[in-house]
Amino acid sequence: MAASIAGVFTDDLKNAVETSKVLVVGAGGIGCEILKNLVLSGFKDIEIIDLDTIDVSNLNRQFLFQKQHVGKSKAVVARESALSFNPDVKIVANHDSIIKPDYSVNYFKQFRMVLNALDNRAARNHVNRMCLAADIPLIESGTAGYDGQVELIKKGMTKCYECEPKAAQKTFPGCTIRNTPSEPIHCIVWGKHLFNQLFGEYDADNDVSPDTEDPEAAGAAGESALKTKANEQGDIERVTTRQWAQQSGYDSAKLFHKLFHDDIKYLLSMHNLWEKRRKPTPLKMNELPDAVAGSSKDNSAEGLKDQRPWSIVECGQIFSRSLQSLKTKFEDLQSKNKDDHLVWDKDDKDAMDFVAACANIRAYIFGIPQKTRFDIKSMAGNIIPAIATTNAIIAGLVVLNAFNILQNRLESCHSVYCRLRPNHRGQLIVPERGLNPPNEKCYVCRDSPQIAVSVDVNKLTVKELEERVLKSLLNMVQPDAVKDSTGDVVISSEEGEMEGTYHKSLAEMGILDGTVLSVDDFVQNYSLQVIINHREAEHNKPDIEIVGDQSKCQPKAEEEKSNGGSGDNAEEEDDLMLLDEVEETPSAKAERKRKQDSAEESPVSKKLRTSDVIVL
Ligand SMILES: Nc1ncnc2c1ncn2[C@@H]1O[C@H](COP(=O)(O)OP(=O)(O)OP(=O)(O)O)[C@@H](O)[C@H]1O
Ligand SMILES: [Zn+2]
Repeated sequence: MAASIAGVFTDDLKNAVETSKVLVVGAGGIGCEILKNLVLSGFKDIEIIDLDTIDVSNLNRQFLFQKQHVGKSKAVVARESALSFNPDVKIVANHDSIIKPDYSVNYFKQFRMVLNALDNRAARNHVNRMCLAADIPLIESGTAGYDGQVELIKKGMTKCYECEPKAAQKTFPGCTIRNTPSEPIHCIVWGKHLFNQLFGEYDADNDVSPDTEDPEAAGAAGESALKTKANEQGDIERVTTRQWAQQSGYDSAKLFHKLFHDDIKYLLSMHNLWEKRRKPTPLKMNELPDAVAGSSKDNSAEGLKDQRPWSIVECGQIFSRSLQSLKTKFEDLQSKNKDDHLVWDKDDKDAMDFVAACANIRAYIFGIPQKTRFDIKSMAGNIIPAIATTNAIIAGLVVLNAFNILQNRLESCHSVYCRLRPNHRGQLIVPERGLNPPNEKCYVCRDSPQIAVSVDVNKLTVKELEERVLKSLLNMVQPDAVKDSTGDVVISSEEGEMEGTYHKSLAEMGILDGTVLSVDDFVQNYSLQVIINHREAEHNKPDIEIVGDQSKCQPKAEEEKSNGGSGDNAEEEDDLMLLDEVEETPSAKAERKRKQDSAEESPVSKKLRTSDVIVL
């Protein structure tokens, strides 16, 4: 071990390495490398935590794992493999989620530092808050393909993980997805929405039927088209897509006809939409073309299966087949628990086939180029392949920064960025000049943090305030909220306590424009004042926005971010990269939560991950 070789470290550093207790959060691509580096450097007291089990796809870069370990706990196997390098180290492995009340501020306080090797924002935000509360240094790291980044987070000294807003998931206007797609990604997003409408978590924002309120369709024209159709066919819009599908017994031909013929004809009746656009062509299932550009009937021998273009007739068959398999799985789930639903997963064959087939059929209708299943999988799953070398470089830099911390040289822990191409100085690995001081308006790390949120108080319910604002947007885990002026409890983390009021609107609870809520998250040791601003909901505008004084905390456009939004004293702008992943979809989040909740009882299976993710 390096520390035991004379002359490698100074005596002080050797001593610190051998006696300091460190926590590694995540035993994936970067975590395995960090653990190996720590053990080989001579650290003797390490704790590692990961909620996941080993997947075969991890083996190409997570070198503490081998084939025989597939299905086993990452943390446990990482520990065993690292011990084989040096059995004389104490390593505690936890197969668990770090976002649990068990890992309290006191738990964090026992460590000299925390090294993050995570793949999602929720967990990163949480560890950030815990390290701020415990006032211990955190080394945050991440990679995305060839890009990588390491930074120190220390209360009062540097920016925290949440000082700069991360770019929000790039979303597309609902009317583009529902009415006027023009790129393959629009059709893929529509396919994923359709999956959720039929089998997944219900989300009113993910509607797939024609949008009659599209301002471009001149509202009234859309509505009058709707009325005509409603009169002709009964009041079709009153039932959800899922109800409609259920009533039709998930009949492939009927569903196909509605989605790819009737709905398209209906879109055509919104004439304004097509004045300057190519009109879509309604399709009938029994008249599908058996060849499309770049594809032919007998191309089965070419290339990898996933990379072979499908003809439209083939898409129709795959649509029917996958629909029936998903229907069976869905009904099976529902027979056990009627509230259960499927979760879209790029690695689930039927779910992926369904989205790929739907996306290509819709693309064909709108004259948009088709994509292979392989391309659709990476676009729908937001994947950037992980690269072992980048992980190794980043993990090396993490441990070098750990040495700086042990020598109390925090000011030397500059952020470092790994780039795909050398900058004009020929650097691939680019350090910043100094530390980035905290954002004094940060709603997480400044003293007495505040944030203003703009919502329609007549529409937003207390439940939505909890789930969508406090938990999803502001990343709390178990928030309690009281009205500042009266001390009335609005949201309680005690189960069942406020159930009767959760469906009420904020206005019904007396939360109006200007109301200040004091919100506490006991799990994160975090308090925040939330100022409610009332704003009437408008079509196609986000119904929740972070506003006002917190302008710096609002998500910036993706282009701005990737040009280097953060890091005031960076060497140069384009050295700064955004390595964060998109927010998870509600369904992926639900799945992660489910995983986290069940991590203790059962080894969890691997699902959609966001580390290797770019903004859609
Ligand atoms: N809340 C959490 N608590 C503990 N570990 C977590 C938590 N969230 C994520 N992780 C772990 O962080 C690790 C991140 O590693 P990595 O980015 O290599 O992801 P991966 O899942 O191993 O690989 P990939 O996403 O590329 O398939 C994963 O092993 C993941 O299980
Ligand atoms: Zn901050």
